[in-house]
Formats: sequence, C-alpha cells, structure tokens
Amino acid sequence: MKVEATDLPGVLLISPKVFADERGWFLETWRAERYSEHGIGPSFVQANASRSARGVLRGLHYQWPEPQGKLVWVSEGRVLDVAVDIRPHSPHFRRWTAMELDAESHQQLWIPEGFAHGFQVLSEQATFHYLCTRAYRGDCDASIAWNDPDIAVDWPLQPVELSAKDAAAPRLADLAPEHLPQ
Ligand SMILES: Cc1cn([C@H]2C[C@H](O)[C@@H](COP(=O)(O)OP(=O)(O)O[C@H]3O[C@H](C)C(=O)[C@H](O)[C@H]3O)O2)c(=O)[nH]c1=O
Repeated sequence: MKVEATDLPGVLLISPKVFADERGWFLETWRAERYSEHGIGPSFVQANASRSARGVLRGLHYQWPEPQGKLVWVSEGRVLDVAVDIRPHSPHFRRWTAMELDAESHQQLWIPEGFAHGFQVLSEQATFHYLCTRAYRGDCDASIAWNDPDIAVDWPLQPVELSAKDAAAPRLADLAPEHLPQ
C-alpha cells in the first residue's frame, strides 16, 4: 500500500496493493497494523455503505461531539470526495481538498476527526463505503451547507441532488463555536 499526503494536512490518499490475476482482483481494504502506522484509525467501530446516482451530493457532514474519523472508498462508479478542516483553531480552518475516488483505482481517502466530509457522484451510479472511528450518534450528527461561500467547494456537477437535511444545512459562519470540533 502507498500512503500520500494531500494538499490539506491530515487528509491522506491511500493506494492499496491490488493482486490481479486471471480470476479478477484481491486487495485489503484495511489492516490495523499497517494503516495505524500512518495515523489512520487506529481502530474502526462501524462500517457503512451507500449507493447514489449521478449528481447526488451527500454532505458536508460531521459528528460533534463524538467526532468520527473516516476511511472511505468506492466499489462502483466514481465520485469527487471532499474533506474540509472545520476546526476553528486550525491554521487550515475552512480549507478543503477534493479527490476523485473510483472503483478502478481502488484508492481510499482518510478523513480525520475534526473534518467535514462530503462527496458528489460523477458516474451513473456509485457505491460508497466507509469505516468510522466512532459509532453514529444521531444527536451528534451535523451538517454544513454544501455551497457555503466561505468554504467555496468547487463541486463539478449542477444541478446537485440533495437530501432535505443537506438542502437546509447552515453555513459554517452561522454555527456557534461549541458546535464545531475543537
Ligand atoms: C450516517 C448514518 C445514517 N444513519 C441513518 C440516518 C438516516 O435515517 C439515514 C440516512 O442518513 P443520512 O441522510 O445522514 O446519510 P448520508 O447523507 O449518506 O450521510 C453520510 O454521508 C456523508 C458523506 C458522511 O460522510 C456521513 O458519514 C454520513 O452523514 O441513515 C444511520 O443509521 N447510521 C449512520 O451511520
């Protein structure tokens, strides 16, 4: 596996080793002792999957308190995956990075606790997987507007298809400091 820094400190791009043969391919999507060497995890307690059509945008989401670190990848299709540093005291506060993840490259992104996460589907359909360092808490689930002008993520496809929750998400500037990761 190869682990590379992105242009947003803390967010890492992982390229698992793919074992291809005449049957198809095999790869490890996570192994504690290897991933934890890079500060990924180190442990995960919940695995999620979602499937969405082209143009769907899920995000920007985070959990606070009980923040979640996420290891994410795609098993079908292609998405633009986005992470945003939403820690008010971070020197990179409000900065975002984006990476195309697809089922051909098998690449993964590590989004640490304290970051908001979202993705938009670029292919007809995409199946998205993620491991979380903490369990989901509905009462700690939080969103930031996908089109927050103070973050200004350059989403590729318009119109976007959003959940009602995401369509009503507040701007970062409208969130009280106690509602953001410290
Ligand atoms: C996240 C989650 C949701 N749910 C329930 C709550 C809702 O009734 C339903 C759909 O939830 P939601 O609309 O928040 O799902 P997404 O919009 O895909 O949100 C996720 O996608 C973005 C990109 C993320 O990074 C977050 O991890 C996560 O918030 O599943 C659960 O039961 N467990 C869970 O862990």
